[in-house]
Amino acid sequence: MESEASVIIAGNWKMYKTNIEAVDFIRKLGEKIAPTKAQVLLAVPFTAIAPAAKEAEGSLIEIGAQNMNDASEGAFTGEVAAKMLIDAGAKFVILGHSERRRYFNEDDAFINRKVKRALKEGLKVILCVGESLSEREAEKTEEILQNQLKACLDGVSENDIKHLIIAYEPVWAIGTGLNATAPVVEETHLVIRQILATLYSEEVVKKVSIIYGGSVKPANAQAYIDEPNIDGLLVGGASLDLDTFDQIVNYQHHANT
Ligand SMILES: O=C[C@H](O)COP(=O)(O)O
Repeated sequence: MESEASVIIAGNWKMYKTNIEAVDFIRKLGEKIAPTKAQVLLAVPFTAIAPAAKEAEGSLIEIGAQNMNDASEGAFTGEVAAKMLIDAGAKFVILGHSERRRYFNEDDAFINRKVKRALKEGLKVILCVGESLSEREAEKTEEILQNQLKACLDGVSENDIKHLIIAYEPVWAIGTGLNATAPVVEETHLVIRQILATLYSEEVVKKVSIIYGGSVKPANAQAYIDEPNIDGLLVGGASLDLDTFDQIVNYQHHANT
């Protein structure tokens, strides 16, 4: 792993789990992963952030959000601001997820404004990028990643990029069971690092964590982590079940103890 940070295992619960379910999961997961050196992040629904963050206090789990608005505050019915997430106990936010791009028409310019707002207010950011199946088949992956990264990181300084994790999530691998193989992901992460190197100094780029998301399961998790440029995982469906997620986190337990 090029990055100096420990391996990141992030769960994205999407629109699942009530507060009682969230708190129960975090209490049990905290007990299971006590000796791990992995960074364990959980992006929970807005409604569960406060109770989840309270339950996670003193554990190795960091709680975050799955989205936010780019404005500091204002008349935006139904939206949530970065400072509200921080107030509730969130330490990070996922931005640019393909489900936000696809179902809520979020474009790179909007995502860029959110990235800058989140970093300004003090939230770490997991910025998602990735190509569709037709784009990969047309050999446009590099072009798509370049466009997304350049646009989403426009105006993000060398200092701020340190508080950002890139999540490579090929759209065709999300929730489909069709995970991208570890060698394909490794190769793509190298491409992402090369693109970042056109925007930031080599020293900083080496330290940016690039994680993979898309149909990660206990059976395939280790292969990704073993690659030098895959610094962690963003896990959707498999983060919802305690035993399944623990198996993914627990690989790091064995690797680091
Ligand atoms: O944020 C997580 C990704 O969308 C991956 O979801 P998945 O593991 O269910 O494919």
